[in-house]
Amino acid sequence: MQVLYEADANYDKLKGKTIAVIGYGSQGRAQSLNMKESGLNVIMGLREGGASWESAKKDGHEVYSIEEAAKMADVIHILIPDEIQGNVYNSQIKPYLEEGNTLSFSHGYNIHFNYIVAPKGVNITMVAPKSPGKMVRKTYEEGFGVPGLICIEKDETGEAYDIALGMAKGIGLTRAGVIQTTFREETETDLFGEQAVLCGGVTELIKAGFETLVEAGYAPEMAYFETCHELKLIVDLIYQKGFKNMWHDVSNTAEYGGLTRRERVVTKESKEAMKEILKEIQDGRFTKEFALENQAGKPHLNSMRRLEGELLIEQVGADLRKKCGLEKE
Ligand SMILES: NC(=O)C1=CN([C@@H]2O[C@H](COP(=O)(O)OP(=O)(O)OC[C@H]3O[C@@H](n4cnc5c(N)ncnc54)[C@H](OP(=O)(O)O)[C@@H]3O)[C@@H](O)[C@H]2O)C=CC1
Ligand SMILES: CC(=O)[C@](C)(O)C(=O)O
Repeated sequence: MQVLYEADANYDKLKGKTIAVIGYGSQGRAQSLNMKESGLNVIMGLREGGASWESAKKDGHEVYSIEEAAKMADVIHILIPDEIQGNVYNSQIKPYLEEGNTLSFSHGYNIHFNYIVAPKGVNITMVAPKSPGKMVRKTYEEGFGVPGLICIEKDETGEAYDIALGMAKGIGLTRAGVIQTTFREETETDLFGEQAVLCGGVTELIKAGFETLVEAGYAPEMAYFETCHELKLIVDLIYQKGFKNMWHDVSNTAEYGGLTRRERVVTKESKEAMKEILKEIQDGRFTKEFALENQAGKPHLNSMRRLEGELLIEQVGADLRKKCGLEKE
C-alpha cells in the first residue's frame, strides 16, 4: 500500500482558500493551530458563549459563529463530537454550503452511516489523524507528527485529493505517513480499534492485571506501577522500534515469560469476541445502539464514566501521578 509523505503533498489547491474548523476540542485545537502555523488560512466556527470560543480567541484565532464561518469558508472541517455532527450540520452548516465547497471530517462516522448527506456540487473529504488531539499538537510542535488517513468520498471539483492531502500536510500528518483509504474502511477500523484494542481492550487488560495483583495482596501502588505506568514505557518501545526490538530491550526473563503466557491472557475466545465487535460495527448494530444512547441522554455512558472514576486504579494512579508531577494538582 502506498504511504504518502511530505514530498507527495503541497498547498497549491489550498492557496486563496479559507478553512473553517468547526469545534475546538481534542482535534479542533490541535489541527487548527498546526494548519495555521503551516501557513494555511484557518478560521474557527464555534458555539457562541461556549468554553471553546474564549480558548480559541486566547490562542489568537479568528473566531466566528458556526453559521458565519460556514458562509465564509471554502473548506468546512467538522471537528465536533460525532453524535451531534448531524444536527449541527443540518441546522448550522448545510444552509450555507455552496457548489465547489469541501465538507471535511476527521472520522467517517456521519457520512458512512448517512447521518450527513452533502448536497450536489460539494466535495466530501476526510483528514483523520491516527492519534489523540494532544499528541497531534505535541508531535507537530516537536517537528514531527502523527500518521493519518485521507479519504475522498465525493470529488466535484477535481481538487478534493489535493485539498485533503494539503490539509494532512498542514496538520503534520505527512511527516509520519498518510494512507488514502475510504470512509467505510476508516470508520470500521477506527471504531474497531477504539473498542477492541486502544481504549476498550487495553483498559480492561490493565484493570484485570491491576485487580489480580491487588486481590492477591500486593500494594495497589506496586500494582499501578507494574500494570499501568510501565505499560506506556513498553508501548513506547514498540512505537519506536517494533515488537522484536521491544523484546530485545526487555529482559530474557520477561521475553520468555511473555511469549509463553500471552495466549493464555488474550485467548482464542478473545479473538472471536473481536470478530463479533467488528461485525456489530459493519452491520450497523453499534451505531444504532450509540444513537439510542445519545437520544436517551447518555445514561449508560454517564454511569460507566462514574464507575470508571471510582476505580481503585484511578484513585491510586491519580495520587502517584500528582506526587511525581506527571499530573497537575
Ligand atoms: N478525540 C480524538 O483524539 C480524535 C477524534 N477524532 C474525530 O474528530 C472529531 C472531533 O472529535 P473530538 O475532537 O474528540 O471532539 P470534542 O468532544 O473534543 O469536541 C469538543 C468541541 O465540540 C464543541 N461542541 C460540543 N457540542 C457542540 C454543539 N452542540 N454545538 C457546537 N459545538 C459543540 C465544543 O464546544 P464548547 O466548548 O462550546 O462545548 C468543543 O469545541 C470527531 O469526528 C472524532 O471522531 C478523530 C481522531 C481522534
Ligand atoms: C484517538 C482516536 O483516534 C480515537 C481513539 O479513535 C478517538 O478518540 O476517536
